[in-house]
Order: sequence, then structure tokens, then C-alpha cells
Amino acid sequence: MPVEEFVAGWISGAAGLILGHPLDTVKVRLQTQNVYRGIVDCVIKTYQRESVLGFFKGMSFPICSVAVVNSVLFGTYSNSLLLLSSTSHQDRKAQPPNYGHIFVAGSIAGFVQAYCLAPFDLIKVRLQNQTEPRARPGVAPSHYRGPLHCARTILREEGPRGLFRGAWALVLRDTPSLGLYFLTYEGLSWWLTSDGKERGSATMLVAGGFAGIISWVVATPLDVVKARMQMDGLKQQEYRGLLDCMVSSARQEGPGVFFRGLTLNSARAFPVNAVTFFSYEHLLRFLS
Ligand SMILES: CN(C)C(=N)NCCC[C@H](N)C(=O)O
Repeated sequence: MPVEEFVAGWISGAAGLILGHPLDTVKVRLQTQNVYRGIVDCVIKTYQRESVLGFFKGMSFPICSVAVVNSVLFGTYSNSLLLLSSTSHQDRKAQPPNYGHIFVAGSIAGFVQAYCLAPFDLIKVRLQNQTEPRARPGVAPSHYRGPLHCARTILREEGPRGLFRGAWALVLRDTPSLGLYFLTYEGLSWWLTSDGKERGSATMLVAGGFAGIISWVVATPLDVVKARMQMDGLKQQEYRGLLDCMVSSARQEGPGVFFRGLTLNSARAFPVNAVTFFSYEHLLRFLS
């Protein structure tokens, strides 16, 4: 089992995460809170109330967990592809990719990583949604004082299952969208690289960026449902399940609700995933 795929996945994921977190915070708030008139309004209110630090709420935990999550994603993808096509990362560069195998391996990786990601993502979303300014004397503290306090509080208030709120929506979001993610990356990389040549840095950046945009466009409707399910239960429980969340969100806010955060998801997807694939490929070359 190629260990370097796991290591490269971890480091590249951390690089992408730091780059995209501020936009991710704005997106999560727009998807779950009906108090903003749009992206600019949310950015201004966040800055005024919480300063620039508000955009980085909930980032420390994903920086640690990305080690697990991204190495599981890239490691499972690469090893599933190895099983399906019996070719290593090096051999695959010399022959045309089998797109069916790539989609299936990406979907398996998406399914597996969604389960690892679920509790970390839930904690990130809960912390990102705390709009109180930093704790000061005389100002009421936030419900959660940090990632570990958040995990402990969820366990106490909602039980162990509380940590997996929204996990099904996450699995449904990531299984097909990650199949598409790797399919787009491999397809574009193959198309942009002349026969017999090594994949170039510009190719990695462009293919990674478009893989991010296409997969996030497809993933956004379930991303909205996932974020709402994850916030459900904090005050009271509003939804009876995934389907109920979809139906009542559409009834109350119209079908457009499923595209909330689409612009931000697409805007952050290009740089985040360009950097992720670029560092992943270069780290793999360096490690193997
Ligand atoms: C559509 N989805 C869920 C994905 N493409 N996921 C994989 C890329 C994740 C990357 N850290 C990002 O946040 O874009």
C-alpha cells in the first residue's frame, strides 16, 4: 500500500484548507442563517462584529483533522484505483486512464472519507456559526469555547449520535461528487498533457481548479442540506430527517435555497483545489 499517497494527501489538504477557510465561513453562515442579505452583507457584518478573526473561526480543528481526512481521501482513491486497474500512480501516467475505474475509485474514496469527516465537519460548522465577538469581561461567552469544548458539549447535550448529525447528507454529497472530482482532474490532466510528457505544474493547477469547481457545483444542494442538519438540534430539533429538511427548506424558501453558497463554493473551489492537487502531485514525486 503506497504510504506516500496518504502523506501527500494530508499536506496538500492542509494547504488548500488555509487558503479557503474564510470563504467557507461566509458560505456556511449564508446557508444556515437567514439574517444576511448576501455575500457582501455577511462579510461586512462578520468583520464589524468579530474582526478578521471571525473568518477563521473553526479552522484549528480542521487543520489537525485534515491529516486524517485528506490522507484517507487520497489514500483510498489511489489504493482503490490500484485494485481496480492494477496500475500504480507511476504506470497510470504512461497509459490512457480508464474513466469508469477513476469514477468508481473516487466515489469509494468519497464514501469512506465522508464518515471520517462527519464529526470534524460538524464541529467546524457549529464553531463557524457562532457570531459572538471574542469573549471579554462583561460579554456573554459563546456556547462553545473551542473545538474540544464543542465536542464535549455535543456529547453531553445531544449524545454520541449528535456528533454524526448530517452524516448521511455528507455521504450523499461526497460519494458522487468525489467520483466526479477525480474524473475531472484525471481527464483534464490527460487532455492537457502531450503524449509521453510529464504532467506539468500549470496542468495540475488548471485541472485541480476545474475539478474543484465542477464537483462543488454538483455538491452544493446537498451541502446546504448537510449544513442545516448539522445546525439542527443546537436549540431545538426542527427536522425529522434528511428528506424533511429538503422538503421544508424548499417549501419555506423556494427551490433556490439549494443553490445558496454556490458562488462562494465555486470561487473558493478553484484556488483551494488547484493548490491541493499541485502540492499533492509534487509531494508524491518528492516522496516516491
Ligand atoms: C465537492 N467536494 C466535496 C469536494 N470536491 N471535496 C474534495 C475537495 C475538498 C477540498 N478540501 C475543498 O474544500 O474544496
